[in-house]
Amino acid sequence: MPTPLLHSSKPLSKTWLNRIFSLIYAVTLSLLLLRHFRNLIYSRTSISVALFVADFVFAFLWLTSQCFHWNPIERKVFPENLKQVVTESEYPALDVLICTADITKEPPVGVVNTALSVLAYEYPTEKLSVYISDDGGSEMTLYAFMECAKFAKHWIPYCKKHGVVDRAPEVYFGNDPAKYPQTDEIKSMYENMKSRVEAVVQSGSLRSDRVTEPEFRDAFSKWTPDFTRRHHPTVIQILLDNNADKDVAGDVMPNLIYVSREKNSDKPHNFKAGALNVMLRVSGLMTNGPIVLVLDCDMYSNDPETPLRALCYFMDPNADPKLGFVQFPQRFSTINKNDIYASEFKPETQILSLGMDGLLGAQFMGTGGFFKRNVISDNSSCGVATGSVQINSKSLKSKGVLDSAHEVASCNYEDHTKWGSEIGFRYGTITEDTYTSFRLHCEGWKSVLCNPKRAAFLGGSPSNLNDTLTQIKRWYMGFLEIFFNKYCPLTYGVRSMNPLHALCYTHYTLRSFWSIPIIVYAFLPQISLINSVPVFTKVSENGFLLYVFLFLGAYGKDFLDFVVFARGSTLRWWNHQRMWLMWGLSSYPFALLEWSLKYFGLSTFGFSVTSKVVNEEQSRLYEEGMIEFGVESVLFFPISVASVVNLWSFVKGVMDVVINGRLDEFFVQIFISGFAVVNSWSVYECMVLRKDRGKMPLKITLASIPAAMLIYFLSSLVF
Ligand SMILES: O=c1ccn([C@@H]2O[C@H](COP(=O)(O)OP(=O)(O)O[C@H]3O[C@H](CO)[C@@H](O)[C@H](O)[C@H]3O)[C@@H](O)[C@H]2O)c(=O)[nH]1
Ligand SMILES: [Mn+2]
Repeated sequence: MPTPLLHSSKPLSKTWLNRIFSLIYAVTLSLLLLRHFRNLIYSRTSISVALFVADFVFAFLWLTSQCFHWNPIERKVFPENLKQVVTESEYPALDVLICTADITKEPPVGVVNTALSVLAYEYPTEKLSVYISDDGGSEMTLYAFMECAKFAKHWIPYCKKHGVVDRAPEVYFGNDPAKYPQTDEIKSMYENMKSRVEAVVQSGSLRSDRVTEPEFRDAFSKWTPDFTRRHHPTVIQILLDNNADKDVAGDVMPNLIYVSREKNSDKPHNFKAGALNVMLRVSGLMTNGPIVLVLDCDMYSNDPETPLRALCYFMDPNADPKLGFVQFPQRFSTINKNDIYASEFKPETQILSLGMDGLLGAQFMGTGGFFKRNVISDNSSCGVATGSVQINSKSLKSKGVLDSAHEVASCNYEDHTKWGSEIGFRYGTITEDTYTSFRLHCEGWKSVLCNPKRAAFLGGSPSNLNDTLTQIKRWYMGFLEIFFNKYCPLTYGVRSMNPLHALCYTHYTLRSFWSIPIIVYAFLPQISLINSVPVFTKVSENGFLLYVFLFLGAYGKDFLDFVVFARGSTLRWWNHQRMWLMWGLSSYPFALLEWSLKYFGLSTFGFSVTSKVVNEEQSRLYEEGMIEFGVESVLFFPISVASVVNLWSFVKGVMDVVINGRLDEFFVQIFISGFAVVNSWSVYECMVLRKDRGKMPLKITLASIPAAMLIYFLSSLVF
């Protein structure tokens, strides 16, 4: 009898369109570059050089991006067939690693919700372990998880008994659930736990009478007066033990373990990658699940059957032995209707990722990745004898296991080992997720993108402009660290794997260079227009059609991909391209700048954790879809200067046309300014009309007008 189908894949129907479009567009683009070369030879000016550089960068990034469109595929999984292929007793143990780092930006109640949602997975409980990594080193987090452990004993049987789908209690009770006899009781239990935790977090201290259990007192006693988040010993606490703890229905509980690795202020801790590697080792000693799921603290499970979907790939008798991980794309629950900050990352998570999936596999997205443990963590070579610690979980609390766990969580443990360079999540960049999957793909591992209709995980995303711009800046700084590294995707990558796949990584890691063309096109045609200098071909010349095709082609294809094929809304698409322009003026150039400063040893940067808290007015503005500037952020400055310059040049250009009738030679410049003005509309509103907290800070508005005038003054000296 043939094995029932566990998964399938097929090429997207638009593949032929992608390929034809790529070819035609490439030819047209070459024509443009040829024109540039001719100009450079026969009539070189600083303007023609700048435009050439801008178009060249555009062309390079466009070319590399076509690799995503060459062979996109879509997959389906059939978890309903799993039981016919493997019995439940054959399921591998699953270790879930959840990272948190900061109680103010990542409130412990939220982390507890994420943990509860996976503790209650539809998975054999005795094979499930959840590890919390607390890089914030906070006793509040430990306290929250003590409470979580108690509540879980009621929550898990409740969810399983009633087949609850939303297993993060906050989401469940927020959705007005069906009423069962225990619902009210469980709800008030949850509310009580939540308010106890919030009270402790808010008060900023843990009175010792809160903790009555003697075994927990030991753990809390580690928080001595000189314990700081940057300098402290390891704290490990087993909160739920598979072998000892039972839920209220008498069934076994999954393991729940709190780990705050040792920190030493003199020693680099490698941010999230460092945290994950400690967790790989600690979990390797304690439960050693062959499958490891990595989650960010805000990414709660939205579907209790998700592990079964992952198993459809891992347990397939015909599975590719090189399969390394299964990635569920990041999806978000907090995005407003028109996604004003493009936080959905639709192109990356829903379009481009399908293209990588058709080559060697999607990249790891930091959260929602199920890894084969032996692919990411080769325990034998680093002193952790996994084979020997055969985990019947009696040993979980044994002195031997706990001592070894403290040892592997200490900050000197990785010295002179291959952790971070050859094993585990890789160091050297703050965008550890992309880098780690790049290295795994280089080593020949493959991955799979699993994107079920109902999101497997849902998380939050920044809900104000500054946080978004900062997040993107951080990613793109990390990308530059990946590119300018020994294992550069363009040189090393192209030799080590499918070159198309390596070019996908090249594209991502060099994206911050988009800032060059975006800045050139945001200022140069405009300043020339203000100075009455034409810089593009006239409407009546042949070259004009080239520009029309290139502009409409790029925007049109992007629209088709986003709106027609990926079923996004037109407004979301528009907002996405607007954000792209904003990133191009702020996040990208600042990423380049800060990365250069670090590269030349002039400064350092860290992982600024994205805030998961929103205050009321902020969330009101976001709900209403109003852009929020508000804070005095240097990231806003170039955006605001560009808006002023474009308005100025647009008005000047239109007047020129009305008075002197020079539409033919100035059309392209006026069009670009007009396009920027339309895109800047909400910026003008924030500068002039709005009075709420989202308005542009007066300082920035006042600074951008003289800045625009200065640019004009300097340019008039050159022209
Ligand atoms: O020193 C650190 C810094 C961060 N984190 C955790 O890392 C996760 C991601 O941090 P967040 O600030 O939420 O990052 P995002 O801006 O959402 O980052 C995206 O990009 C990161 C790579 O830059 C990936 O690690 C994330 O998974 C991905 O969601 C969170 O759970 C943090 O608690 C740590 O554990 N230790
Ligand atoms: Mn996040």
